[in-house]
Amino acid sequence: MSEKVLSGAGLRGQSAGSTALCTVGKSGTGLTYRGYDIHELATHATFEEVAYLLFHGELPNANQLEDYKARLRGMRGLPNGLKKVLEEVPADAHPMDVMRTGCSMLGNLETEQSFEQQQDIADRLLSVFPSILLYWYRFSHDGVRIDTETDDDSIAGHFLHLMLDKKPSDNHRRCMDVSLILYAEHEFNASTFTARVCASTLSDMHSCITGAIGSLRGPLHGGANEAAMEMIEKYSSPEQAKEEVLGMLARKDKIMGFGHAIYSTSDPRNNIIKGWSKILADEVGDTVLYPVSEMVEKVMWDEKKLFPNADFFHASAYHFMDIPTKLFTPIFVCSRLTGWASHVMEQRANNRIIRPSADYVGPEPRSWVAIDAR
Ligand SMILES: CC(=O)SCCNC(=O)CCNC(=O)[C@H](O)C(C)(C)COP(=O)(O)OP(=O)(O)OC[C@H]1O[C@@H](n2cnc3c(N)ncnc32)[C@H](O)[C@@H]1OP(=O)(O)O
Ligand SMILES: O=C([O-])CC(=O)C(=O)O
Repeated sequence: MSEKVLSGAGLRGQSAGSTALCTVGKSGTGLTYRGYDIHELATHATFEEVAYLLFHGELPNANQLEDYKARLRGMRGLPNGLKKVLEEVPADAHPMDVMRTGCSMLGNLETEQSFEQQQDIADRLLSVFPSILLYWYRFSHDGVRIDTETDDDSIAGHFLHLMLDKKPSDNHRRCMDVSLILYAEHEFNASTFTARVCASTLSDMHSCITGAIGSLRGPLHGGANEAAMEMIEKYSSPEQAKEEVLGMLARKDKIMGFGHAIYSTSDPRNNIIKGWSKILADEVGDTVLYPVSEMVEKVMWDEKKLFPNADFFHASAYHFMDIPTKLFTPIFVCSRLTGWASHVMEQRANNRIIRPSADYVGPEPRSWVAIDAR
């Protein structure tokens, strides 16, 4: 196999357009949404406030927030045509494929006819994504047809309520709210860039979001939180975790949930979700998963100077809330929809089709060879 050429690969370090939505690593490690630091948002905001901020550019006042939340609550129902499709999807399907199919099917039933509908479509997707996922999940796993039109005040509470069939504790609801805030937006990451490329052809919102879901699914992007969980749950002690991770590094395996394309010393979302993971670990009396996670963090830093990204401590935090591992990345979808849709709208507002060039590395021009002479 030829040597991998990295410099400039993956468009790293090149600007591919402008955005007013978010800065990533601008001051080395920082993350801001429309100028607000992620730590302030994770401390003071709700996910609905963040969604409003991303979509409209400013934080809502109290009345605007109440109206927005009421609007979102009113759009949690699923059309019958979509329920039928979800009931056909097998229980062993990957839930990211369910999200992709659900979004695409909704595009057939509630097609975007004009860009004037784009905000309504974005709000509808924000409201209905947890319903799509959990209607399928509960039907295929528990054999029940759930009513997705709950009166839960927040998307976080609605999600956990549908999943566990009971209202969540305040700590769980707030942890989920913070998680949705942390995952909401991240500039020109792979899935968002997918959405923008699709938008640049003047395609419809559902196509842009469906494509983005496909990009988020991979383990180098959103799928890393599930992959991290599958790794840490194998270890019964920090000592075992250390030995296994050292072995993986020696074999040049990737350790999922570590490293980042833009941040070089830390991911600002990590400390926030790590703090929540610790709170939940103490609450459930965990003596294994959190210490194992901390040991993996230490080994990765000592050996490779690699740090946990947003995904790593999400794994244990979600696990402590009894969220099945295969639902981890779909939760990311329910959140990142806000960033994706905001980028689609931003792209449309100042559009030129995205069509870069390639450096040709193939054969020189040559003559056609007839089939019997090959
Ligand atoms: C929410 C999110 O999407 S965050 C990202 C989630 N993805 C993951 O956690 C998957 C694991 N991480 C990775 O694969 C990478 O770090 C990525 C995809 C996030 C970034 O990729 P890149 O920008 O290409 O990484 P970068 O250039 O910093 O890599 C430098 C070196 O560190 C190594 N490296 C980077 N991350 C890891 C890792 N998690 N485990 C082991 N080695 C790693 C690379 O192999 C590379 O080594 P090499 O030069 O010997 O080939
Ligand atoms: O920015 C990236 O490349 C990946 C990431 O952390 C995200 O999308 O949240």
